[in-house]
Amino acid sequence: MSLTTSTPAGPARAGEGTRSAQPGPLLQVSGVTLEYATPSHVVRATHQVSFDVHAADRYVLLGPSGCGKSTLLKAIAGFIAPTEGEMRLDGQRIHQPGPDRVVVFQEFDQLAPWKTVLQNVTFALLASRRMGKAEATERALHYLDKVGLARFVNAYPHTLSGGMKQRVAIARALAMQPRILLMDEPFAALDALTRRKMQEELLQLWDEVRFTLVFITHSIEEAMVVGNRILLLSPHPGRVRAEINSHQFDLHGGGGAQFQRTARRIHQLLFDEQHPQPGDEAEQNNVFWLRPNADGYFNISV
Ligand SMILES: Nc1ncnc2c1ncn2[C@@H]1O[C@H](COP(=O)(O)OP(=O)(O)OP(=O)(O)O)[C@@H](O)[C@H]1O
Repeated sequence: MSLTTSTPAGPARAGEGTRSAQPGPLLQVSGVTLEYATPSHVVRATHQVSFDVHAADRYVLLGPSGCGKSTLLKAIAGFIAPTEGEMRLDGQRIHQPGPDRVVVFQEFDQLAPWKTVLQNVTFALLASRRMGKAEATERALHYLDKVGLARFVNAYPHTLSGGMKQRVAIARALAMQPRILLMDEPFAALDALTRRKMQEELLQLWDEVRFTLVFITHSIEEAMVVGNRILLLSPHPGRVRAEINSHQFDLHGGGGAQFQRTARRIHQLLFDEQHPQPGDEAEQNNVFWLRPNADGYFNISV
């Protein structure tokens, strides 16, 4: 599928948030429990988590360390099967990895060090056997240009900065034109200035390409800036606490009163014992709680 297809999420960030005119979700996560079996016991990473991701969403999973964010991403990627519940992409049950879901990780060593920047990107395209070398090269150059690395196509990874390596990983992922781009704390290992620049670039890229993004972060501020919706997960094992609309925030709103209020509210929700009740305030802050569903937890909002 082309990433340049127009999407139902609306043309501008400021205009997002209306769900009524949209078709069904691209990704449906329904009551998903994820566990690891160790030799001595079973570790439950998430408990009955549900959420929907629509085409062109920038959907953020936010929660404390150990709440199962990475495990959820691995399950969406098809590496882990739920012990309860199911995940569907375009209505099809996810049961294995596929080129329709590509992951960008935090680590800088996700590139093959013996390949040039260009070869790193074309390799994934050629391995998927979807195109020949000429087309793969053309597409790789297109996305490397989009992430500002046109001058570095013949460089080797060890000659690049951390931010540049992440740009290569993002270009490689986008070149695959996945249905969903999965990012697991992609900027966490970068210094603060580079991280901010990468957030800005990611949003610019999204403006151009309108890919669908599922993005993991520990940072409340990063979640608010990158995401149009944020799923808040409780501490281990991760359960859904709330879902928040954050499309109204951008990189320039960090110092604003509304941004700060919402950040504080998210912090309370993540770390306070007292959970919100249906009908609580917060609507003034454009934070919308969901009513508990039949299972008693806060499910999908908006
Ligand atoms: N391979 C594994 N075997 C056993 N337990 C695991 C394994 N991987 C993760 N876990 C456990 O599952 C839980 C969720 O881990 P996960 O890495 O998904 O959390 P996270 O929210 O991504 O954390 P962080 O933000 O620190 O990366 C944790 O309790 C973790 O210890």
